Amino acid sequence: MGDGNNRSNNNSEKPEWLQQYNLIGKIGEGTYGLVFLAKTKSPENCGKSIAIKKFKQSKDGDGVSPTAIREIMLLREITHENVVKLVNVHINHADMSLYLAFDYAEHDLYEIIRHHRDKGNTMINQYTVKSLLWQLLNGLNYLHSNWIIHRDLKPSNILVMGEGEEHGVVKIADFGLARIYQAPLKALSDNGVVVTIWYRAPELLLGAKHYTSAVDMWAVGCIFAELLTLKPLFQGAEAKSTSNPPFQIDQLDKIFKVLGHPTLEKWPTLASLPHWHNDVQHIQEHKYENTGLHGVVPLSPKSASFDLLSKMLEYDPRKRITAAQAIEHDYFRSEPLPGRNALVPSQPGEKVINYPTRPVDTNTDFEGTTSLQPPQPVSSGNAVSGGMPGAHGINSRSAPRPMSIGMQRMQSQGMAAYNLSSQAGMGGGMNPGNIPMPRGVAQPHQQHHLRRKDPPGTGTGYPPQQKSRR
Ligand SMILES: Nc1ncnc2c1ncn2[C@@H]1O[C@H](COP(=O)(O)OP(=O)(O)OP(=O)(O)O)[C@@H](O)[C@H]1O
Repeated sequence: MGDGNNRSNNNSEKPEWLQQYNLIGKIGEGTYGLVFLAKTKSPENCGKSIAIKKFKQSKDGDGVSPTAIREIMLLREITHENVVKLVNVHINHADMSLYLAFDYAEHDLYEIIRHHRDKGNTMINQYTVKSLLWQLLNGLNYLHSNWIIHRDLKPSNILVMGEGEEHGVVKIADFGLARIYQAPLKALSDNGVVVTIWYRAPELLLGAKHYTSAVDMWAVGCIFAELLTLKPLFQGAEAKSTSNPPFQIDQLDKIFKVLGHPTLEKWPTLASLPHWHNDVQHIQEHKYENTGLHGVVPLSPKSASFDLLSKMLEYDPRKRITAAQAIEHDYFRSEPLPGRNALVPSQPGEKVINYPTRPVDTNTDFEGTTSLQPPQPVSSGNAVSGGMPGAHGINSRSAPRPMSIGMQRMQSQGMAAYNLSSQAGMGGGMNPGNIPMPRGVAQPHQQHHLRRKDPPGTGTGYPPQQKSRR
């Protein structure tokens, strides 16, 4: 990363790095900051969509947070077809805020699953499930081979590319919590929450101080089941106790109800886990009538898919299937074979599913403040929230405020642009090439739907769309 004092070089107050983009609006918010949609202006790439993630200041205000720096260091070195690409890094030295620009992906698994739920629980076709899963495992295999554990895998950070050359390609995103791990294994330390609770591996729930890439495989198992049933597999309520990490009894309860209680025989190191003793008390009070995984997923216990899922949901992390083993599993060698474009119809003549595009809040600027800036038209079919006449918009979420803060303030400060794209190249991904990938190119589709938010209190059992779900 370079110096951050590149000031604007023309009449405009816009910092130099921002001049290469048209900021369209806010598309999301996570634990670490806001995510914006922008379009490139450069003639060779004109109109290309970019997702710009702005990181919040660290709590003590001492500049770019360690979490963000960790993410950059990781992402600079990551190049793989199934991992989201970091295209630029910008630092505003005046307030040390950090902007990461990624290739934009129109969809994510959270929204794809929700779309099917909203359409009367129409199942995701087998080809799509298999292709999404294979590509997710392929990206994960690359990360694990490079000593990176994601640790926060969940449907919302598994992105899927929209129309274009990469249509239907999976991209793993959000490495906010990831860090390079080296043998011997590192302690979890002070991060607190590691994996969103529904996808959290039992060893973490039982207070393991050490973790391995197997935590990601547990999450993949949960996501695989969710793709099949359209419902989170283990939907526990988060405990907020004072112990660190808190004893997530409800989440464990949900797991034990399906998989039965783990035994020392099957998982010998179980007794050394900090919360095991709390758990022993709990078991004395609860009897688990093991319904079995076959009771909750629509798979034959003799099928390859069931075998793979069971191996991902193995209690003992040492026995859990690895990403490298999983991509070689028989499930991926039987029809329908997985493909590169996961969103094409599985059968000739089958309807193309028009998944909704991300809604864009054009009233929110980089400061996260609502402005009076006129909304800009969005050409790629995104649903726009804001006051654009004639747009298929939704009402803005907050009342407009004058522009005295927001973009103006940010633009007057020194900003730096660091194009990392050349540094990021590590010689391409590690697509093993052992899979029959090409499949028909999907027909382009126009999407003008609005993304619905789950109305409060609808009792769908699904978490709300924004931060609390993720
Ligand atoms: N490259 C991208 N292209 C398009 N959308 C993205 C991109 N990266 C993230 N998003 C979307 O932006 C939203 C916020 O993402 P972000 O990674 O900040 O947080 P999160 O994963 O939702 O939550 P948390 O940070 O708490 O784990 C999500 O809907 C995510 O799908």
